Amino acid sequence: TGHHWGYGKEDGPSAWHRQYPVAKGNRQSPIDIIPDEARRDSSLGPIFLKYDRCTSLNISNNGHSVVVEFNDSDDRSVIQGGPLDNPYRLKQFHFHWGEKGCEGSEHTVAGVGYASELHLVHWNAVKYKTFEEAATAPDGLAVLGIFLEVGDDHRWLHMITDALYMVKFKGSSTDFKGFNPKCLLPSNLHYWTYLGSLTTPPLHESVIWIVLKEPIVVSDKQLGMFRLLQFSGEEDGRRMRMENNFRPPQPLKERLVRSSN
Ligand SMILES: CCOC(=O)CCc1ccc(S(N)(=O)=O)cc1
Ligand SMILES: [Zn+2]
Repeated sequence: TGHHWGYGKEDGPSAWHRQYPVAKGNRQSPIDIIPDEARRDSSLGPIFLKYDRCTSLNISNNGHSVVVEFNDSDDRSVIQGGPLDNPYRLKQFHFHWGEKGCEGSEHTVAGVGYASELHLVHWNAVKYKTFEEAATAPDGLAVLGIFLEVGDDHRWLHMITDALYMVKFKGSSTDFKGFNPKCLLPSNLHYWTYLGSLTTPPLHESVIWIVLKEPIVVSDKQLGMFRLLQFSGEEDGRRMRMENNFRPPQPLKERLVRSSN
């Protein structure tokens, strides 16, 4: 129905405010993280990712990114600790990337972007009954952001890139069982955290962001596989390579970024 949002010149991030006025809100994401201006907060404990019993379900192309969904019907896979008052259930993860190695992440660090950014999306099932309800609440979601930088092959990312040919077109989905995203984590979980939003429409200001300081390393060949995906559906006349599906940094406004030790 109607004209949908995208990442092109006409329907991209600079146009989203027309249909989603919150795009100009006071807690929008992503942001440029300036490490020297982040406040070290000794009350910020470590985060815990309890993913050992996670159940991945499928991998799909939603026309904006490639998404792996999980069974979130109970607390089998949660993130907790750090800035979070409750455990948040893992619902899905997805990526944002560019067309060249230099940019593609959503958050930047002192003005420098990475080639890609992985988002692990969790919701507060203690306070809210559904993801949809949590997605509109100020403390409803917790998204763990992990930067990807280009270097050697990532030894486990092939599990995802090998499946991408099955979800080339918008609206395609396929089974994706037995994948544990723990294999995509860097060696240490030091992080920055701040209150923000979804980085795509509906841009709800419902996300507690936890951005890891240490990137993971993937090869340009592996990243190139993501660019074989299409924004467009199989029947759509025009081929639209899926790349540059990232929103640029938004004004920090009155926010504080805190840093774990
Ligand atoms: C209520 C429906 O809302 C949704 O489906 C939002 C899905 C959605 C989840 C996470 C993100 S991100 N890039 O900020 O991690 C964006 C959009
Ligand atoms: Zn995202």
